Amino acid sequence: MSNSTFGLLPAVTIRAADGAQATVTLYGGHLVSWRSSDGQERLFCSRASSLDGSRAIRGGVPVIFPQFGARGTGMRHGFARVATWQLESTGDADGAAWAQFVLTQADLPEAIAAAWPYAFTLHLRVAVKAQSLELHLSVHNTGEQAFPFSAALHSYFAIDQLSEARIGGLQRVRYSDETPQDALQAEEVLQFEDKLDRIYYQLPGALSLQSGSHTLRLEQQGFTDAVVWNPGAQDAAALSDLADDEYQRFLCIEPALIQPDLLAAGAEWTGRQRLEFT
Ligand SMILES: O=P(O)(O)OC[C@H]1O[C@@H](O)[C@H](O)[C@@H](O)[C@@H]1O
Repeated sequence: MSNSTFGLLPAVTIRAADGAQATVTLYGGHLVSWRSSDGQERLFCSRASSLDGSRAIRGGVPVIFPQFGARGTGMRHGFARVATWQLESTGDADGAAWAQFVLTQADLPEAIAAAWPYAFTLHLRVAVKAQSLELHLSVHNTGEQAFPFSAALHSYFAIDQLSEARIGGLQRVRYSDETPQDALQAEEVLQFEDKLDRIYYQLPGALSLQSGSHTLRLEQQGFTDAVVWNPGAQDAAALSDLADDEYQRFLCIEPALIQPDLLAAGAEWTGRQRLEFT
């Protein structure tokens, strides 16, 4: 483990013995770089992103909690991505390097804590080895009152070209988008070249993302749903923290728990994702 910086943000880099490495900024508990052991950067981060703690990082893996998007009265996509986490522990296990980060109610700025007055502890564990990455997010209700929450890992994967990327594992899965009716995906493979913003519910199994000669397998547990998002040309142009052409170079596939779960006092929820390139 070494301390580093990413832009102006303090960060922690972990390295496995085989060369796989990951960098996480304390701001957001945000995984900003994942290099598999072959040295390839697997995550996208916008060259126009703020990297000074003034707003969420556009890229990597933002942690979404306790609200997804605008589905609630709180901050868009929640406060976890703009709060400052702490490094709790690091280590090695079976050739993997890991680091665990923690965020509690006490770490939040007063106004945010007042607007969401629940006692909680979030843990994010990041582990890398060879061609794989494991992310564990846990939510612990440390207070005496139940609270509802949604959560997601808003991963931005680096791809060669949007129109050529292929997502598998979504056939016959129900999704919602901006149209009024939910639908079932007919195609075996999802392929698109401009804006797409869908929430797929109750995934039956693993997903795959094929880009160029690489195939990524995505497995998730605890997170029941997955969001597939790319802003497309028009929305990308309206995002000040994304360069106009960059939408072609990433795809967000986000393990998510969209319908708020009610977490009882003392209870804990864990969501896991395992990613592996083949
Ligand atoms: O610009 P933000 O807040 O990071 O959100 C980016 C996107 O995040 C996705 O998860 C949502 O489905 C999109 O609707 C949204 O536009």
